[in-house]
Amino acid sequence: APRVAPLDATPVPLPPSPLPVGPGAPFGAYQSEIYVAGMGAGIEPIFTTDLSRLESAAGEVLSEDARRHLLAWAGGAAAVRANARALAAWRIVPRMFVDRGDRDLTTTVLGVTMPAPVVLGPVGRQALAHPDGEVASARAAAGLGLTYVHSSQASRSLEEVAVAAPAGPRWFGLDWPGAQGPDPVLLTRARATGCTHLLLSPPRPGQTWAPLAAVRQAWDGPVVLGGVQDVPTAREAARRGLDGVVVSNERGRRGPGVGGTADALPRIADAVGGRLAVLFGSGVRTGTDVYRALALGAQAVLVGRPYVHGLALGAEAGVRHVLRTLLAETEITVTIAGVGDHRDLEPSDLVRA
Ligand SMILES: Cc1cc2nc3c(=O)[nH]c(=O)nc-3n(C[C@H](O)[C@H](O)[C@H](O)COP(=O)(O)O)c2cc1C
Repeated sequence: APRVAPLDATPVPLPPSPLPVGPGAPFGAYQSEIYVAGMGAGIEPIFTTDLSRLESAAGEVLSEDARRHLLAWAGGAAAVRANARALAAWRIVPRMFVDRGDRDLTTTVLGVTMPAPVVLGPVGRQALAHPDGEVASARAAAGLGLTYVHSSQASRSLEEVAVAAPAGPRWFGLDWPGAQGPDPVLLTRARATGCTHLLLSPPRPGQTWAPLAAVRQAWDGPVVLGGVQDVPTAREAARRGLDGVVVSNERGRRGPGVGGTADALPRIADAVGGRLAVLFGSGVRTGTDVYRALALGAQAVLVGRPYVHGLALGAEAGVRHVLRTLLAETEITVTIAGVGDHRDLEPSDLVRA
């Protein structure tokens, strides 16, 4: 007769995982790390690994004020829904007979070598999610070698972040300057605290391209324009010497009727991808979404709310858990889709549902 373990048996420690786990391991190893910890020691992950449930879980621990600022309905629920629908409309076409030696997610964006094509986008006032705020997010990013973009609306200063995560690759998110140009002191501080690139948030209605020349003069590193949704603006950005664009619909600031950003991405990548770095920064929630954005022409994605929800649920460890879960999903998606190199993904690797 088969031997059945009694229900109250204490868990037997499993033999060491055959897969490498821990820092430096392939990202997909996070799955086996969670499995081994759970089966061997009864240790569960800090919170859910179902990234689609993150927002509701965060909603339960956030204050009313924080919920107003950080949850989907805060900015524009319609724009968030449009982003989700536009991404979900694309399904993966798996390939066959592809030799896949290693699991390399690295990429290079505007001179920055990234361990995976994922960047922590600028999100202001993160202390609403957790008192550690941006210090925790920047540390979690640095631990994984991911680039973190510091918002000019941050709750914690550039200097605090630099002290907490000295080695972390960092960009600075600057609001589109007024007619008087950018604040030189702010840019000097960004430079001095290790920021290498500027990410300009899009102009508010009525603002012009004029301040860009002063930005260029005050900043000798690459400059990227965020919030781009249309091809003419992307072309003009290239013509005016910007180094990259982030395709994003600005959390619905431009009204509830805006399209899902994934619909705009292939057109923009087609038009300027040869001249500019094209990043995608709206609505990425899962590894499948990362895959979709790469196939539609992005070199890398920016995530915003998901890591801030992780911050709310578990401070630095919470941000790390969200990022490792997202990277594991991305790696597993690339692997099981049979793709040799994520940098070769093309729109034909997807099909409209
Ligand atoms: C609460 C909040 C604050 C944000 N603050 C900034 C900011 O200061 N500067 C900026 O360029 N983008 C800001 N963003 C935009 C994010 O960087 C990101 O583009 C946007 O949230 C879409 O990504 P997501 O769907 O992953 O959240 C903010 C977003 C949120 C939700």
